[in-house]
Amino acid sequence: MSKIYEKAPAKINLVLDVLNKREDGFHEVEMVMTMVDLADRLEMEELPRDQIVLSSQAGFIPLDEKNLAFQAARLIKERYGVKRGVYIHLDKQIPVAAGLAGGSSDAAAALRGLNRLWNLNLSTEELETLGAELGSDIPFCIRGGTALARGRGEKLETISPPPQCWVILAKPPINVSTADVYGKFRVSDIPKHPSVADMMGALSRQSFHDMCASLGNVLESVTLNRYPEVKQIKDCMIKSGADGVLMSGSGPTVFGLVSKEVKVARVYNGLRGFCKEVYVARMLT
Ligand SMILES: C[C@@](CO)(OP(=O)(O)O)[C@H](O)COP(=O)(O)OP(=O)(O)OC[C@H]1O[C@@H](n2ccc(N)nc2=O)[C@H](O)[C@@H]1O
Ligand SMILES: Nc1ncnc2c1ncn2[C@@H]1O[C@H](COP(=O)(O)OP(=O)(O)O)[C@@H](O)[C@H]1O
Repeated sequence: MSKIYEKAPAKINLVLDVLNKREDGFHEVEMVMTMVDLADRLEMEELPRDQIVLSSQAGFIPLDEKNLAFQAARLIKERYGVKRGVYIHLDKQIPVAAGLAGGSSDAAAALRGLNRLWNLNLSTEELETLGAELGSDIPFCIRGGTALARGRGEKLETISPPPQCWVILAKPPINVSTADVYGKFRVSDIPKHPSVADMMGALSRQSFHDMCASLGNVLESVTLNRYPEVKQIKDCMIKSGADGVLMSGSGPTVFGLVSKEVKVARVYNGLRGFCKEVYVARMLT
């Protein structure tokens, strides 16, 4: 039986602004999101029985209905009345609960893959709408590329990709819950909102310098206060020469942007002293 493969890349938020808290409990956001080449990989194969089976080499994620890839498979199967089974193997490379949307990207890859495996012929827009039922970041993970995200994150506009550069990612050994961070966030505590317009201008001009100058994430105010080690990592990346540094999503992963390869080793080595999980990636442009 034929196998289908899908890559599930990690996302980073170049800008994350929160406008207000909505009646439904979600926050109205404005985000500039892009993908990096640190990725999980999904292998999907038809099962002779009507069942979803998930496996992974990673011992630290759920493999039942708590897994977002499992939920994605169940949703698309039920919605389109598919009476066939699938075996999904998830090669997990993206750190978990890190602010890199690993779970969301796995769910997106499962939707894309099963659309092909089961010949459903759904458009990207239809997959995005389906994905939004499972999580705010999933529509972006389906579309990929670089996007301005609004609403709770599901309203997308594709924009110019960032100029190519190195992305050094450091994840301290703490797990951060997105719901907790949004729960503690107060719009009134933000002294200055980052500018989405400045970032979009930087990207359309392909200006690495202006992109670094326009980075901003209002959720840092919550996570950096609560976890001083995240602030330490930021300071270390700046000191060791990264050109732009920001926490991704609700954290705790911090990414540093570097334009010249010669600087990568310096930033990487600077971090290794007090952070075990450090990754070197490239922008997916
Ligand atoms: C912060 C961001 C930035 O990209 O990413 P992560 O740090 O999770 O990677 C996202 O907004 C996270 O999106 P995602 O992780 O899909 O969130 P969801 O599952 O939809 O929601 C988890 C919880 O976060 C809160 N939430 C999420 C999105 C939003 N716009 N407002 C919210 O208040 C809600 O309390 C919700 O119950
Ligand atoms: N496929 C998956 N990969 C990673 N975590 C998953 C997955 N499915 C469900 N989860 C659960 O979702 C939570 C958030 O995971 P993740 O998507 O990695 O975080 P974030 O949105 O912060 O990047 C974790 O607590 C994890 O147990």
